[in-house]
Amino acid sequence: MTVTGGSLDVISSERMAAVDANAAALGVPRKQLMESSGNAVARAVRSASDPGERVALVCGRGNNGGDAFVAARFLGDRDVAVHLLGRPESIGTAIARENWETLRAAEVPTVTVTDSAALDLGSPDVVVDAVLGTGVSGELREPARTAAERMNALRSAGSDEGGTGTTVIAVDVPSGIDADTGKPTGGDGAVAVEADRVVTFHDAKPGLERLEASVTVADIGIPAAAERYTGPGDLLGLGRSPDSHKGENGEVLVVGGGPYTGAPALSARAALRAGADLVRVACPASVADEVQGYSADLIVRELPGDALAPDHLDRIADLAADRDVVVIGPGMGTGDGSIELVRRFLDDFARRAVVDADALRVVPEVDTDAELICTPHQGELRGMGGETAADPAERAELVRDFAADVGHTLLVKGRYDVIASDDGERVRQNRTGNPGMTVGGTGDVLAGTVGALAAQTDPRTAQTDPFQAAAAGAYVNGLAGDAAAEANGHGLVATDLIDRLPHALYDE
Ligand SMILES: NC(=O)C1=CN([C@@H]2O[C@H](COP(=O)(O)OP(=O)(O)OC[C@H]3O[C@@H](n4cnc5c(N)ncnc54)[C@H](O)[C@@H]3O)[C@@H](O)[C@H]2O)[C@H](O)CC1
Ligand SMILES: [K+]
Repeated sequence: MTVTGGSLDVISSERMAAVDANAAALGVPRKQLMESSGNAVARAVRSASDPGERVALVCGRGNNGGDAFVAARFLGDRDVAVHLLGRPESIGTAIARENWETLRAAEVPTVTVTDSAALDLGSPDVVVDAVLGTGVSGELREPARTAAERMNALRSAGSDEGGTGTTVIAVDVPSGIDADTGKPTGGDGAVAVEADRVVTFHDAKPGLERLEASVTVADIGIPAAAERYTGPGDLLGLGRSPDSHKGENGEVLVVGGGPYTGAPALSARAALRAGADLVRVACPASVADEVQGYSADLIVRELPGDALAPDHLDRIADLAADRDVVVIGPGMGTGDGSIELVRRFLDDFARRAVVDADALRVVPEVDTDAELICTPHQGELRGMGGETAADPAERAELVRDFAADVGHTLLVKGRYDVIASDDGERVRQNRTGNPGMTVGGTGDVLAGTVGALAAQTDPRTAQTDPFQAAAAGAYVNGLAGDAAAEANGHGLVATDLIDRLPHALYDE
């Protein structure tokens, strides 16, 4: 593969969809991106052909086809024919349909193909493959399959006699190829388009590296902020299957309390509102009744005494064994015994945990394979040995480096929260939230929210990504805070956020 143009970064299809949604929220709607995509495709066609030459654009009914409808409009000095695979009424998206209608109104030559046997591409100089992009799933169905075979035949025509055949330019990804893996979506050997060139958008895609085609990465005007900051796209991996059973959407165990009672209750209630099916709180007996009294929705497990202590280790390990995520730290205080308990738990028993408040100082000392999501504010970050800076970009870099040092996901709270992955490869900032959220308890709400999100599986990848859970948690916690501030001004309190979490998560 040779890559030209744009950045050399590579982006997965899930992340691309998220960035797309974030761009729309920043005021760059998808139709505008489609205009840039189509323009970039037209530029590639122009560089591969001369004025007056024949260009066949073979289009599916999704946005990949829509990109080619736009491209056709930019190719007025070529002899274009737009072949639509399917009926115009069945074009799947409004923006593609609008661009199709524009072509019709502008009298650009179009052909609709409802029966694959009727597909006749003629003998064009260039073919644009816009049948399917990232929306493909499984083996190519008719008429897409026949269209792919015809394009491949045109490309190889004449090659026995030394001819070069028709140049095939694929839009975004050759149809029938998985952009993430570079393999046919129908399995090894399944029909897919073989392209000479691929014009892909924004960033390269991991699978394109495996192809022989030359790849052009076109900048389509997605602002850097759509990647730098969290946005509605960060919530696309949330959502539960209609067939799910109790417990399948996450179980959370909150370990905390002793000196304080409100903190573990806030975390636990936030975890419920953020979608966890079952939330338990393990707290010292001295505060158990009070924690339970805050909410009938919680399951409270008492630990003897008035503070977390090493004696509680076996019981907590037992309770944690079946839980997806443990949120440890809220309201536990700084007692030596409590800190020792956290150290032993994280060292030996944790699998996936959100670590907050006084538990954080232990993290740099423990040696664990567990996936930890640490949620310090700036002071707690310094207490862990991390550095901070006033400038947001500089702070983001410092957090990224520190996350790689400790080997855990970090969510550093601040006016702009910074989220960094455990390998330091990914960093994101979050701008939601407001000064009213400096009130006590909002951090406990955040820890519980992140715990619930880290206990859920992304249905698209069947995986849980702690970094993504932290980014989404920061975003929705801030949104809930902004909604609370709208109602209560700077007089908002942490419980105001909790009831607003479901709207922040699911009403976007
Ligand atoms: N930010 C961006 O990256 C932009 C990308 N653009 C282009 O949009 C496509 C993705 O569009 P989408 O509508 O999501 O999907 P497709 O057009 O790829 O396909 C949907 C279409 O295909 C049908 N289908 C699915 N699987 C099969 C199959 N195996 N056989 C036959 N048909 C199938 C499905 O039913 C739908 O009708 C992206 O690649 C870019 O080209 C935007 O234009 C700009 C922003
Ligand atoms: K394509």
